[in-house]
Amino acid sequence: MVKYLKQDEAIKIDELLFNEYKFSVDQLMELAGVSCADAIARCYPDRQRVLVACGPGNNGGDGLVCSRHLKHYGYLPTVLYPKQPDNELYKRLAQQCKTVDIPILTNVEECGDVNKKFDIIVDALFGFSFKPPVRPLFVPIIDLLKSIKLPICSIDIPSGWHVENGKPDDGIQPELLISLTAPKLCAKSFCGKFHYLGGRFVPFALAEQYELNLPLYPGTDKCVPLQA
Ligand SMILES: NC(=O)C1=CN([C@@H]2O[C@H](COP(=O)(O)OP(=O)(O)OC[C@H]3O[C@@H](n4cnc5c(N)ncnc54)[C@H](O)[C@@H]3O)[C@@H](O)[C@H]2O)[C@H](O)CC1
Ligand SMILES: [K+]
Repeated sequence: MVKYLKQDEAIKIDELLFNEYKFSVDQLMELAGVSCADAIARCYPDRQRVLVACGPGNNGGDGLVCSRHLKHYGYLPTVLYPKQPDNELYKRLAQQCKTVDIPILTNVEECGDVNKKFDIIVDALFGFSFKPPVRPLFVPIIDLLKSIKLPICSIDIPSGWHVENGKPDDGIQPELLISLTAPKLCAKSFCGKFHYLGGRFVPFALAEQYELNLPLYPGTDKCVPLQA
């Protein structure tokens, strides 16, 4: 069975990918983000209007990349990006979204009646570096995700969940979870419809070193369904 990672293992593997295996963050984020877009397109071929909630770290960066690819696939993404860090990479990713006419909103009120205006929500708020509790700026978005009737697609971690202990009592309930590199321990309490693995970039030696037991990606697919 595929290995479920602790938070410190996920962070260590991330560091090794950059320092030992010489990837740049742009490279991995592009591959992570496109794999998320592929999983979403596969699970929701007919849900065009997508609200993508992006956080301030790399999970949010994955969300920006995913939005751009969804747009190329014919979807209509809108990005909700309340905290835009003063960082060259994130600025470029946001600009790339604007260039393909993806609206970028900064607060939840601008989204209007989300149940009516969108068909699905992508949760790219927090990934494996999340430390509870959710800070005040993001509470209204997490509350929106909790109250919404639309399917939620979470990138890597359902936002607000503890990376290892999983869903808090009143946590969000994604329908699709796309784990990146390898699932984190919290994914054991995921009970939505679809669980995919994405991020087809793990060097074989690294997968072996951490005994990740990754499933085989079929053909040239960038994502693979995981067994429940
Ligand atoms: N190795 C891989 O598989 C890759 C994964 N990617 C994605 O990167 C994230 C992890 O990114 P990181 O920048 O380390 O952290 P996060 O995005 O999880 O969040 C950090 C960000 O959030 C803030 N924050 C933390 N806790 C809270 C809180 N309680 N309330 C509010 N804000 C919080 C923190 O200050 C930071 O600003 C991984 O999950 C993947 O999605 C890469 O894209 C590619 C390689
Ligand atoms: K997330």
